[in-house]
Amino acid sequence: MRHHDLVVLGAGSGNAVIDDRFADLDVAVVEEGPFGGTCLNRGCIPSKMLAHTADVADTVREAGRFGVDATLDGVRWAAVRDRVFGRLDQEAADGERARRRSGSVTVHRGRARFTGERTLVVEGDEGEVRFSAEQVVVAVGSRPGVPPPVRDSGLPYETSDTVMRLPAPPRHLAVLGGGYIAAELAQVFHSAGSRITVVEKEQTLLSPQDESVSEAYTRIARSRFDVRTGVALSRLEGEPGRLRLLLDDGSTVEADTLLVAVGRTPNSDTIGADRAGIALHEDGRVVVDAQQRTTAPGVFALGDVCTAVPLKHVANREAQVVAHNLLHPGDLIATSHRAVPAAVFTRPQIAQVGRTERECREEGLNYRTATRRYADVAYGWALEDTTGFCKVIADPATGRLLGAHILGPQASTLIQPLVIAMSLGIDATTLAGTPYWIHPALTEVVANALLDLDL
Ligand SMILES: Cc1cc2nc3c(=O)[nH]c(=O)nc-3n(C[C@H](O)[C@H](O)[C@H](O)COP(=O)(O)OP(=O)(O)OC[C@H]3O[C@@H](n4cnc5c(N)ncnc54)[C@H](O)[C@@H]3O)c2cc1C
Ligand SMILES: NC(=O)c1ccc[n+]([C@@H]2O[C@H](COP(=O)([O-])OP(=O)(O)OC[C@H]3O[C@@H](n4cnc5c(N)ncnc54)[C@H](O)[C@@H]3O)[C@@H](O)[C@H]2O)c1
Repeated sequence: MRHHDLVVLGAGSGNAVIDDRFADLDVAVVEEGPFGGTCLNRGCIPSKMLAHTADVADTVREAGRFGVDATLDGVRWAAVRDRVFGRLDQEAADGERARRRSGSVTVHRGRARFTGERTLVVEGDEGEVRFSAEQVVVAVGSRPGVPPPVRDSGLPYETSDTVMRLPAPPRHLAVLGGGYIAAELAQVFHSAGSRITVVEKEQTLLSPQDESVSEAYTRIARSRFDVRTGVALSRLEGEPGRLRLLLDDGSTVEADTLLVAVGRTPNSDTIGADRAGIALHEDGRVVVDAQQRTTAPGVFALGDVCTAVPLKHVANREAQVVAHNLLHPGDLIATSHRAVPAAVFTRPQIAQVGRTERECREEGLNYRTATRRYADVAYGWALEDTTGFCKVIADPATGRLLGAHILGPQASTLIQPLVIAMSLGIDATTLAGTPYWIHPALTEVVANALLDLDL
């Protein structure tokens, strides 16, 4: 049985662990799907390429508000899809080819499973390959969760893995779940011409967001989609192409396509974790310490399979920490999950960092908030914006930011100065008053919200 110095399971963020510093080691990577994992093939990147395309179409539709006469002749979905995935499929193939050509890394294709402590079997194209390793990195990610009424129905459904590659937009798309994926992909298909119904069990969409954002977004969504909140799916009936969702308030939704977007499940249940001595949390995440070590000696984990914050920039950061710790066993570093920002690339964008006001209340913190509307600053006038705002929350004793929440165009970019301030411990008054803020850029909405804190 071959013994490697290092084996990485999963060529999503796991692939980023292996760089030139490992060139003298005997390294193997195991991947059952395309290189690049969820982000490149069925997650962040295609959804953002589609979200931008939707923005282009919606900008034309709304041009009349600016006195610009334009009509949208149509969205050529098949062409859009082929542009997006033509590029991404090529990237994935190039990524695998580069790994194989590097000469220093063995690529095993197939599904890996532990057979014991740091011993593994891969079942794939080459049959069964068994090997052991000095060190292992578990980076096998997560998959879409599918609730029993859908799974047990035997009827077809889509997830984020499949829906972006459909040959045509559905006539009527029902989306189960009103979180990140619903907000982004409902907008994409709405823009491409689909009717949308969103079914969410909580009272608002994007309910973990600050209440101000969650409520504002739910209002915006209701103006475009049929939004059913506070209801669960009891049964899925009908036939392929004519689905009927029976909800627990007695109402029904008829749709030709169902997108299931109710959260994700870590892939830890597929790798024989118990045989390896890898402990799991109740929700299936691999238990890791701050240095990304699992409970099995010599085995690290990173990304969606273990993290409490399943985002790509977090997986990337964890991969950097793991790479360092593999190479410097006497000088381990820890991952910080402080001030992790997140953005929802819907229309308009939403971005957040730190605590919500509800969390401040629940923690009994002393806090002050200030909110500025896009409509209060000159660039907001240029955008004719009516819904955007920036809300900041700060500790009046220290002046430090506790959280920030933005809903509006460019929110994913506007949040960054606030992330920097929170990460580096810059207080709100210093941030508002020391650097110049370009006039009349949209960043003025951030600067003005900070000044309004009046600390
Ligand atoms: C639709 C969508 C949009 C998203 N958008 C964003 C965004 O805009 N910003 C953001 O930060 N995050 C976003 N995310 C989340 C982000 O994609 C994930 O947090 C990130 O990709 C996780 O990386 P990972 O390496 O942990 O897992 P993955 O990228 O899933 O990699 C795991 C790899 O392991 C392989 N694998 C699994 N089991 C085995 C096995 N037993 N043997 C061998 N190989 C195996 C899989 O095939 C996969 O390639 C999005 C997710 C989705 C679904
Ligand atoms: N822009 C981004 O960063 C981005 C985009 C997409 C996905 N993601 C990642 O992917 C993950 C998965 O996205 P998601 O949208 O599937 O999950 P999510 O956790 O964002 O939202 C799931 C929603 O489904 C609801 N729900 C759960 N069970 C339900 C049921 N049976 N019936 C009706 N509603 C139900 C939940 O209350 C929640 O609002 C996200 O948590 C995030 O980590 C990130």
